[in-house]
Amino acid sequence: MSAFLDLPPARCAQGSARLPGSKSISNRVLLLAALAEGDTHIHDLLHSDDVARMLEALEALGVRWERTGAHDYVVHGTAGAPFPVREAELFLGNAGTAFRPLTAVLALMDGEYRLRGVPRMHERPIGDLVEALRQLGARIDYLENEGYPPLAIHPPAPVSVETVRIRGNVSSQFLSALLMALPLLGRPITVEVVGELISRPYVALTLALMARFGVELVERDGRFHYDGQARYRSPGEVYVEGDASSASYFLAAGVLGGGPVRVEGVGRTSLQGDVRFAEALEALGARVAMGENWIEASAPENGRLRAFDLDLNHIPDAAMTLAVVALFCEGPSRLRHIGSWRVKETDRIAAMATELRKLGATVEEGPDFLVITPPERLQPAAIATYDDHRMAMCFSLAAFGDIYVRILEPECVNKTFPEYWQVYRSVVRPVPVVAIDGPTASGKGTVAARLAERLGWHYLDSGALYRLVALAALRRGLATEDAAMLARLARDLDVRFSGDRILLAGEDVTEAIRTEDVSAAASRIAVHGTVREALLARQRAFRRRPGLVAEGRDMGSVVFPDAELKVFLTASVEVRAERRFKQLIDKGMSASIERLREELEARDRRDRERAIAPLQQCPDALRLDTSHIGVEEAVEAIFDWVRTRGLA
Ligand SMILES: O=C(O)C1=C[C@@H](OP(=O)(O)O)[C@@H](O)[C@H](O)C1
Ligand SMILES: C=C(OP(=O)(O)O)C(=O)O
Repeated sequence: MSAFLDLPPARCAQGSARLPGSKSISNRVLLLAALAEGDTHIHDLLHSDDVARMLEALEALGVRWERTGAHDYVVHGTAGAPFPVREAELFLGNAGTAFRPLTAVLALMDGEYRLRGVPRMHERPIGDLVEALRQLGARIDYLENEGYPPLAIHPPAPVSVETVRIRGNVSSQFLSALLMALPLLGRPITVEVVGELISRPYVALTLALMARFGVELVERDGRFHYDGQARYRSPGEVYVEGDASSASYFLAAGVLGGGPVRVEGVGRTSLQGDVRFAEALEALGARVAMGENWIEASAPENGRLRAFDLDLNHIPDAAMTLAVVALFCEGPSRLRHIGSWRVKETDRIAAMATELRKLGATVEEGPDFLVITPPERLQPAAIATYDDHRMAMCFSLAAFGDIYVRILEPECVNKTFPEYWQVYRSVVRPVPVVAIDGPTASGKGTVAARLAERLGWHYLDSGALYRLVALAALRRGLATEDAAMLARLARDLDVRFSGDRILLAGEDVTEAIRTEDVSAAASRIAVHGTVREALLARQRAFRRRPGLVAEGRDMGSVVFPDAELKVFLTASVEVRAERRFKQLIDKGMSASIERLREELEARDRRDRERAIAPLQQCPDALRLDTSHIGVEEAVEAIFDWVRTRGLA
């Protein structure tokens, strides 16, 4: 389990992503197949934590199933008879789509069951479902807190009501669960929703899948009628659609990163409500196209995303993606009618507000709404994910704001999308970096600056940052051994790069940082890990669209280990001494070539032998020896490498 994942700033997004199976469909189909008569062959089933919990539970209940291919399963239905195992303890993680429907189904069977989940599951309400099931004679006890899991389920007592009432304003999953369990009663019954029903498309999904398994309910005015006759029968074969909520991250990436990005596995004919996320993107000005089984999204024609004010009750999961997209809209955006966020994997309204603020947004948080005002520029942040897969996936999109985004506990995506980070990397291209490392006086400064100019990219002279710290330290009389003080100085340094001038607290120090004194101090300061760490974020901040040429000693090894092109620029010590000699003479200074050579050798040794980030040629770096070639030739050679890699 890695503690965090650093996502580099994103340059663009393009390509296509094959979606994993829908969580909501996978778990419904597994349960319906278990209850049905006959075998059901399920294809494209999602592999994720939530589905694993359902599969384990069915197995524990004595339902037989086998895996027949990578995502293919066969479930042997129990034909409406009670599940073979009459006493079981089930652990259902944080899977709402397993916990709620299994509660309903087991409450109408004839056994003793205990249902538990992760601690957060025990904070997610289930009282409205239990209330409804009790009207049908279910005997359910709360094992800890009234209204919440864990639950103990006992055999039901016979009752003969004709109508059962259920509330649907906390979660639609309660109604879905109850509806799926109705055929177990074997008699006509009407379900009446009391008050508001939220997340409606999920109920439509439930009805559609029940119909595939032979049970059609009649819906009229918020009442659902079961005729008492229909029984679940296997349709033989079921293909699970791609997950429409998972699609939202890639569609948004297409919009924020130019696109087009196509998702495959959902489209016009999808049963899932979250395909309507595409409409929301269109409302923002994005270009969207949809086929039977695919959706494609690109940036707006004029590149500008309109701010929005939308009721998102019908797409509660994909709506989270819009909250992060709001960071890129022109003006404040309002997400309304999202109160259910408070009782999901975490309190998503609070979590979203907290993490968006870390990026610099101004966020107003209400009981069931968010108003998000983007900042002028996003600021890099470490995003907490609260064991919520969607927090991790949504916030990966912040990388389109020209910043590094650190996602804490990135494996939480396993709940519904274990391969998310691989798929993300296949669609989202980072801002490219050419990392040029090499010893002193190898010519890397001039070569890198010219290359950056030629490419129209940003340029980082990382050595200048160390020199700036050195100059500031010398001026304050700080010892070059005082690592802690120097690190603080490095962190708080007021530096501005303006064209080819470098300003320290407003003063132009472009020449002042080039003296031999400052050079020597910079080299001594650079051995401190604390100083290097303090300068890391400052260096990474140079990575902005369209690209960066960075030069120094640890660009390829430490600062930009993922650089698309790494170059080790070097020259013989004789040639470097000569170059330095000429530079000094040109400036009207006196110098000894012998001394310069000795100094260079000493400096090389120090840089090579220091414990932290020593000067080295990365195994994946291309070596360019400039002993016998000029600057222009060196630039040309690297430019060619950039081109052959398709970076420019
Ligand atoms: O029925 C379903 O499959 C789901 C319903 C929604 O929950 P609510 O009805 O609680 O909003 C949704 O958020 C969840 O991810 C899946
Ligand atoms: C709310 C979600 O999950 P659950 O099915 O556990 O309710 C979700 O996946 O966003």
